[in-house]
Amino acid sequence: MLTAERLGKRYKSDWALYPLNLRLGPGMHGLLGPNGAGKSTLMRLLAGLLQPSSGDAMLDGVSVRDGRKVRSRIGYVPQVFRMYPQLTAREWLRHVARVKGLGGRAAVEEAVERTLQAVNLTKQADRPARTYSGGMIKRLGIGQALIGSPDVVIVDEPTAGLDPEERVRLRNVLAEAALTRTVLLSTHVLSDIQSSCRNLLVLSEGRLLYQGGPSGLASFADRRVWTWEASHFEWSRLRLDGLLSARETSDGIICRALGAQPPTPYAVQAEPTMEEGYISLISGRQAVDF
Ligand SMILES: Nc1ncnc2c1ncn2[C@@H]1O[C@H](COP(=O)(O)OP(=O)(O)OP(=O)(O)O)[C@@H](O)[C@H]1O
Repeated sequence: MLTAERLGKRYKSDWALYPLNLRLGPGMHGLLGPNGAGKSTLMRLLAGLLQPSSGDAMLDGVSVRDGRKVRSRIGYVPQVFRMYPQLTAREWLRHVARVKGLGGRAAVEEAVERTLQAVNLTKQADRPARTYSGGMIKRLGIGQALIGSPDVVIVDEPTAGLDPEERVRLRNVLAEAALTRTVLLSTHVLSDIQSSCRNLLVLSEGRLLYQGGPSGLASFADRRVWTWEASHFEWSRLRLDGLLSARETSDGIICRALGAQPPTPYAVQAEPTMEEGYISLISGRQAVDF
């Protein structure tokens, strides 16, 4: 169990992360929040890479900064993963396995092979990394975190900048990893976590605003999502603050908006999505009037 007790980080007098408590068991956990919310700060604190200003993070009761043994049980993938471009994936993973003290040659080779398979890089394993796509580099980053079978894997924005196919591939790699361990991943793309995470954390301006399931997050927009069909004429005159989406049909524009009151007399309430709950929570739009 990965836990945080009053875990916080301050730079001079500003809290990048206000003290918070967490309990993260096995499975996939999603971390959401706008730019500068404190996601990377929390992840680096949980990985033992940053000195907290308050409290501590613990893995099974041992501080994550308590030496190499506990650190080897936590894999961390930064937002931007860098490696030597002239090395192949196999060479790089071998190097990481040795640095992690995985034992003799046979143990290293076995771990490298297993990891290449897990991240779907077996076919490209002997090509220099400079020939890899962005998605392949990301998968290699996850591979280096998985090597040595850590109990916890922390991944900062794994799918940023990837095409849809690669995004799905990466999601599957992480879902597989989460079957047997704790995986925490941060993202700005809600669809990345919608189907795979039972537990979501939402940070904003250094504060933990929400922890719970996707349906609980969606409920922040309960009775605040409205849908209606506007004519092209109405649409051209529409000035809405809380517009969520607009889809053109042959008859007009199907609109969806967030607000306390119906934006037009004939708008009807709609079931909120997780994304709409998130927007409602972050923007404090619960009280918006049209
Ligand atoms: N070394 C530092 N010195 C001073 N302030 C910092 C430092 N590192 C981070 N911060 C501040 O802490 C806050 C949280 O930053 P953090 O990188 O954790 O946010 P984030 O949610 O990961 O953002 P993004 O989504 O843009 O990656 C920001 O206001 C940032 O400016």
